[in-house]
Amino acid sequence: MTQQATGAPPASMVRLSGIAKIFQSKDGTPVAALDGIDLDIPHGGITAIVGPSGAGKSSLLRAVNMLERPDAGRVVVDGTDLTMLDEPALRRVRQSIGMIFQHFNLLANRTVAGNVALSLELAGWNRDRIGPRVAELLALVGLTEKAGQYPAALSGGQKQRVGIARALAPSPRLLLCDEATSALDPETTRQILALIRRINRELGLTVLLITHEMGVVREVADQVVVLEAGRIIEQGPVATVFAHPRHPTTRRFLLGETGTALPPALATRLSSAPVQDGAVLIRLHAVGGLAASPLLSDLGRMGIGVRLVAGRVQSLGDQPFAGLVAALTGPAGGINDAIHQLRAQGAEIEVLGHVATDAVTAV
Ligand SMILES: Nc1ncnc2c1ncn2[C@@H]1O[C@H](COP(=O)(O)OP(=O)(O)OP(=O)(O)O)[C@@H](O)[C@H]1O
Repeated sequence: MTQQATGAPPASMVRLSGIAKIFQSKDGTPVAALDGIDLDIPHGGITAIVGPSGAGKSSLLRAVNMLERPDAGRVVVDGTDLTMLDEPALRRVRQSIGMIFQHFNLLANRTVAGNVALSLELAGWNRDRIGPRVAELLALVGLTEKAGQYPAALSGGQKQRVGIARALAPSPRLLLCDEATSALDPETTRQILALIRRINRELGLTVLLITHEMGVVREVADQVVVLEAGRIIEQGPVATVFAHPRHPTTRRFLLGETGTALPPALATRLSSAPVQDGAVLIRLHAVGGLAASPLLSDLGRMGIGVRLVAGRVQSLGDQPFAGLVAALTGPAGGINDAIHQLRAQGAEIEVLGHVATDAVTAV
């Protein structure tokens, strides 16, 4: 891709400014799929765009390679303003932006090697160079043995490996992943995410992926962008957004992944007013050293009773990440002091409300 006239390397791999996209719905009312998106995707990292259905994730991804031309705004990829290019120039630039898809989009009548070769043939590569390049890519994704097979004979994970090899064939610097693991089972998902991460690290490829699963974000991404109704509602390093989600939609999205959804039996008995001899329910998130520290025994030393209600400890990148819901009992002042102390140590604490202790015991 061409650099800007200054010769200085562009600050971001992707810079979106003021992107808007409006569709007409079936009844003729306009739908703002993207509503003023400003976003910088740094070089060399993995950025995940997450959000509920209809948030605008696909529209955003398709704006980056201009498969869907925005109605307003600028799309700058690796220093080139794509909104200024005509279709032939755009087609050339798209060869340096790889893309993989939820349903793989392989050609059924071409072999694995033939599918990977296709983008090179279209790019006008000499036949002598295509064979070795395809072999190199199939080795990279672990499919050398399958070169002569047709897609129908492959598992979902193998098909996505072919998709990845095909996307990487022209040596792109940016890889777009459109719900690339949504059609795969959990174990295959983990393998494909590990492959994407390896490619990102080994080839220095910038990855931009969309997903509706926080688990995918946790496993693979460095940065996360949360979209809702065509707008960015939250963004930052994955560890920060997981440990300190600011927007209610982000919090809601994280509940399932962090294992901190409140059991229904407790949710129905939650009160905003203190309950006589009751417990205070808190949701706690802690990352890194704090998650590995004896947080709960600290509470015990302060004379606070702790009963765990829900939670999970898992890895976030190379750090431990703990999410839990706990019922605290003891004098009100002592509970407040304990919460204050945990927050001072860096824990994110949400006070959910008060419940009778028998409700906690019944969970
Ligand atoms: N071609 C289209 N015509 C009309 N409306 C569209 C079109 N494409 C998208 N939309 C609308 O734009 C909004 C954003 O859609 P988009 O597919 O970008 O969201 P998404 O976050 O990717 O959703 P999902 O997770 O369900 O795929 C939705 O309200 C959708 O109905």
